[in-house]
Amino acid sequence: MSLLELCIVNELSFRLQLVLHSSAQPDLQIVALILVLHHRLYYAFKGRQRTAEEFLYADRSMKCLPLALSLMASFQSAVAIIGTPAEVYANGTQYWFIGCSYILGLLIPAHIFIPVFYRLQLTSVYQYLELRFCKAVRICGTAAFIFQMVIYMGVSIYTPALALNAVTGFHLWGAVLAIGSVCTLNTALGGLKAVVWTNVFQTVVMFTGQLVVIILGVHEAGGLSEAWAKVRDGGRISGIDLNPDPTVRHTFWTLGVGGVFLMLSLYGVNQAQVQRYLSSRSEREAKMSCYMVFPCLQVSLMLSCVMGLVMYACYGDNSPLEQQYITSKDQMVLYFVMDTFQNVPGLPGLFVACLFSASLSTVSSAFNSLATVTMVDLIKPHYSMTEARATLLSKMLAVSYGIICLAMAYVVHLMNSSVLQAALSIFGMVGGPLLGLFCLGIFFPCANSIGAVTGLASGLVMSFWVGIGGFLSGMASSVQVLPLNSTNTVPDVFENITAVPAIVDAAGLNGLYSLSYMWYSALNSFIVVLVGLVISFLTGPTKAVDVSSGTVYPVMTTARSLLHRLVEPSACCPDPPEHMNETHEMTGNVEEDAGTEEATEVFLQSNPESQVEQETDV
Ligand SMILES: O=C(O)CCCC[C@@H]1SC[C@@H]2NC(=O)N[C@@H]21
Ligand code: NA
Repeated sequence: MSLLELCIVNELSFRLQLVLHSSAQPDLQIVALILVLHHRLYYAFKGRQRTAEEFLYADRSMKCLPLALSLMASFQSAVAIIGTPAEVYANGTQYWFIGCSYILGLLIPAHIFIPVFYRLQLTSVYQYLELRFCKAVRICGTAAFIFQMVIYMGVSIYTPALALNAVTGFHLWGAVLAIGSVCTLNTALGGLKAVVWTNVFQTVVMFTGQLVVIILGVHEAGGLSEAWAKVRDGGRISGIDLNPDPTVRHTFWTLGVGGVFLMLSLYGVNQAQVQRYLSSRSEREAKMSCYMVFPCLQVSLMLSCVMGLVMYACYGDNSPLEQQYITSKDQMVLYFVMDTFQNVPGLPGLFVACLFSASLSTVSSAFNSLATVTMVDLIKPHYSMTEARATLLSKMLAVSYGIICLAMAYVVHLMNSSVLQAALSIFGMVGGPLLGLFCLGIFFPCANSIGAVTGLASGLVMSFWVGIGGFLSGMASSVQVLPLNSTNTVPDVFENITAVPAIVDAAGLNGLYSLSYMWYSALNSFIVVLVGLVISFLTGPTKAVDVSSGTVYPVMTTARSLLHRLVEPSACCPDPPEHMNETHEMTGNVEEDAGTEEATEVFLQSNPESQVEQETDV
């Protein structure tokens, strides 16, 4: 962080501190400060956006470290910073096992999705669907992505605003408007490069804010050993739970295995992340950025879980929720910071800046990816226009998405469920079917367009059936009667859902509805692949030669060459072709002796440009 940024943050947190404790309405002053912070920064990196290519892909010149921080920031919003500590405070450290899913959740994107997407030189990840299937599949995929990201942004805009409103009297919709407008302007004017570099700064603020609160919190709890004793005796250190029951909300299986599918839907096929991979200088840089996300994610997971433990060490079981100072556990973290550190100058302000930074980086990434896919997948293929008009149009799109997201924030307000579970459920309900669609295309060459569309449709139907059914029956069983004096009463729309359990039991659906939300991604992507394959075989599977080159990953060939290397390590064969010798793979009459050399030969013939890369790789 440069000196300029440091003084901005100090300025911001000092003023926030003043404002937060002055009797005057803090609303607009904080908003102004956040705006100032982001606009100073964003101008620092903006430069003139000459072309849509530069606006959307930073001229494909990004290095792996800033990209890694930006990749992590995309899906680390205030939801993780507020929701994860609340989860750990209430249920212990079982959620921490989601960190195990980051291993495969990043290795598979680095070695399967990135090579396929990077070598196709895609403009948007949904262009892959048109190359592999047809335009209709591309449009369905784009629509599903837009739907998913708009709802997710509603959650990540609403979360910090809700917490601020509950604890500092900050006007709820004033904060929502502030976050929405800062992101809209940031993205509409700056493009990917500005978003990536502000993401880097926001991530530093995010980590700093959490670390400071943790260190002071441990001190407040009476030191490290005292704090450890309290959380251990309070049963918040949960061991590994190997219970195979898929309806148990958090076990090693739902988090460590179910989480892999969640990660693949985000870091493998989500446009926001793929756009960053595609903006890398080379495929190698893109892979490196994917690898470097791993430690960043582990650090942020550790910080938010430890913060939950520190909160428990300070409050024990009589939490502000029991004492009815707050109305939902998602307000606990900010209450903890304001209540425990109100005398520490600048800390509440810094933590508020940390929350806002976390959300701004997520929402600006999401805006940028939404503007990209709308331009590239929905508008450009149908209307030709000049660069200037295209860049102007993508800026207008970012503004219109901002307005839609504010409306979504209101919908989230009505849902009144845990923000972390809401965000992860959305990823599972829509991200899962999209993951299934891409897996159908990449791993199953016989899949055809009809299979892809019906597969996606059935995956979405299944996910909304289970997701909403689970939400409603869950609400029926656990609709808590909020304290009478609470501000947000349960909207009357939920009053009459007590009938749901009776219907659910009659239909014997209880098992399905009580499936852990962490399995949504795995279940839905599996349904898409299964239905996609069945329909493809019923309507005539795609022939090998008809699959356009570079859109299939040769699982068998790669597996065989890896096995070959394991069996005979002496044969120092070059890297197995990461993909694309689909003619071998596809016709099924692969000569058994097609060792790695020949497969590499075939690969290079069909991909001369990668020859350079192979040499540099070696
Ligand atoms: O913070 C958010 O906005 C969403 C909650 C976390 C999203 C998932 S959880 C697994 C993976 N790790 C992250 O840091 N984000 C994603
Ligand atoms: Na973020």
